[in-house]
Amino acid sequence: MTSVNTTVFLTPEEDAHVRNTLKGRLQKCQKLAGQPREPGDPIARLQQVTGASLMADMNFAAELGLEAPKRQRDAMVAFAVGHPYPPCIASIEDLQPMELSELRMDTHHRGRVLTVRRKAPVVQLQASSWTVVHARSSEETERLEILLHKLTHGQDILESGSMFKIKEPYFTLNEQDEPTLRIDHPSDLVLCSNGEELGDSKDGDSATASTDLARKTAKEWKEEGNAALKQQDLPLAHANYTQGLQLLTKNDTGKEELTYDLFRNRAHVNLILNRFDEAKTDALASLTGLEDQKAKDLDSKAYFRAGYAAYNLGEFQEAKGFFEDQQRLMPDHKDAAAYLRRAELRLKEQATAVYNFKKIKAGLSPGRPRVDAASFARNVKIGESTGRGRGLFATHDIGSGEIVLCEKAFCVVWGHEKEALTAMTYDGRDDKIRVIPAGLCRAIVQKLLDNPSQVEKVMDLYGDYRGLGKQLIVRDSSPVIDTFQVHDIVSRNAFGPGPMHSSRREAEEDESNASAGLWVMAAYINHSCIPNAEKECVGDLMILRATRRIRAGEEITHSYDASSDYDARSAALMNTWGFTCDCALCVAEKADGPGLRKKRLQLESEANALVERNAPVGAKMLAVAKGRRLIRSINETYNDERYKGLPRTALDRIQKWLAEATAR
Ligand SMILES: C[S@@+](CC[C@H](N)C(=O)[O-])C[C@H]1O[C@@H](n2cnc3c(N)ncnc32)[C@H](O)[C@@H]1O
Repeated sequence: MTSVNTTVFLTPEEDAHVRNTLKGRLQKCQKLAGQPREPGDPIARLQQVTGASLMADMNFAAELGLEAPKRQRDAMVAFAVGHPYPPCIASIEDLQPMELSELRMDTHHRGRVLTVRRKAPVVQLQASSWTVVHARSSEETERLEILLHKLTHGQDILESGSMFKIKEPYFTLNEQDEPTLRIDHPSDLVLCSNGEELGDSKDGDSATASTDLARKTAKEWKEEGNAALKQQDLPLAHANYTQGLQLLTKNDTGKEELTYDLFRNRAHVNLILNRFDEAKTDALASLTGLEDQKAKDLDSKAYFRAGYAAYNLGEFQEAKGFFEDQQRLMPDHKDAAAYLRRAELRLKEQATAVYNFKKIKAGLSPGRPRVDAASFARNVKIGESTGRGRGLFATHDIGSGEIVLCEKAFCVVWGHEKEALTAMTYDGRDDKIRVIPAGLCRAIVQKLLDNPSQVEKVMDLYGDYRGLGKQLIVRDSSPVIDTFQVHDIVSRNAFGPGPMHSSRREAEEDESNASAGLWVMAAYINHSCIPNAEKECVGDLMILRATRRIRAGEEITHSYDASSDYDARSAALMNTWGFTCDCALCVAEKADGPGLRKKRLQLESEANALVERNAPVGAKMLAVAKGRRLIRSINETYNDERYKGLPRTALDRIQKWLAEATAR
């Protein structure tokens, strides 16, 4: 496993280009801030979006297929970060309506809401989608762009409707210097569910257009939901069932058969959409508790759906309970019986750290990189680590080689997956250009939007920008997720899962399509250059083992960067993780001074070259003699007093080689 590499090597020309473009935009925005909007040419704007949409469609057709398209660095998406702003936390009804004509440049229109109608196709790009909208009371148009996070219920939100409310609109310049209504936080854009706002709902292109509640009965909504489900139109099925339920709630018809059906069917759609929180509550709300056979069959289905949702949320005890309830009602349901056994196995893993790693590894493939396993975290707890924020501590003695923590990832995006996206960022806070796993940020935001019960644990992780803090806020039926906060959390907590297996696709992984993941518990582990634990990954399961005996109460550490080059390591720790390591090894290496460090590094690279050129078994006498000489010379660069009790890392490889070369 590796630290996510955020360092990008650019030529001075490339560096200047990225810097000028991204930093230049920020400077232009600052100059324009507060100035009135210039309306622009609506016809030219429409022509631009239509042309761009055709181009994007053509590119999309070329990219169809399993693998994420390989991106050249010069085609890598680049954007500026470091000017975070929070999402709107007011409800629509508490915001004052505004018009396009009132927009001011580079301004967050706090306390306001803008209602717009989509007037053009949606252009879908790698890291954004955009369209042209017009206002309620005039034919004036403006560009609307969603950055990075654009999905709702598995569909691009701009595609899924025609009328939107933009909460506290942010009007600014995009990376091409075009004035744009920019959406960074998904909850700032609300899809209107009926035609009221703009006076009509004729175009019928949306999942929710013409959803005039009163015109249909709840039964009709259910039937339309079933039809949409049959057509695999999940967002529409979800919307239809929701409309039916809203109608029943509005009319206060009480719990009747139809209500149960709508909840049970919506639970099914939610499971397919990976929306496990709502799937679970829907399934439980659909339980009739009646004793006739038909009701029992339906309740058995509901328990299975609740169990499946709980299982996927990692709530294995709860899942077990639901599968047991299901089995009581319908004992010959084979899938539920199998899931009951799986839940029991997961509980055993959670309690004992006994995993069948052989079976887990055998089940991995590029199409199935995620493992079915539970996390084992009984050996550790979160605590305060002086000077390092929070850390992870041993709850009792752990023997060398024992599992300290075994954690299933909250989210991993592998380089070969379609969701993978590596982007280049210019951070205004420290004037640095980095690469970040933008696909991972996007996947995490989506998972949180779909499963708000997970928000708190992710948003509590360390990040420079604290945004809204960790608490879950729900407004206008959507969890409010601060995407800048997620970006900063990913920057300081993500790791690369390392190769899942040796396949061609992984060999092709490079800085532009690196795999990355987030492990919530492991994210509390601080770095040490002389760590007491070592991590490896099997699929998305991170296994952390003790490299020596760890006493109860001792802090667990692993190495974020294991380079033996002090200067490179220190630079990487500062660049990616934002700290200066003060472990005993760093203190000693710093005291050596640059001259001695350089000499040792040269000797180490000579030793490494020897190891690479000569296999240890059957190594020639001459090579062995040279190896011994190098070990002596490297040892001379270590001051015995200064390095008392510390590892001499420059000797690691050559000493191992010599031991093998001279073994009888
Ligand atoms: C993955 S998080 C570790 C948990 C974090 N300490 C917390 O409070 O949540 C990484 C961050 O912890 C801090 N950190 C980790 N190791 C450190 C060390 N050896 N010295 C100082 N800060 C460290 C840095 O701020 C780093 O960006």
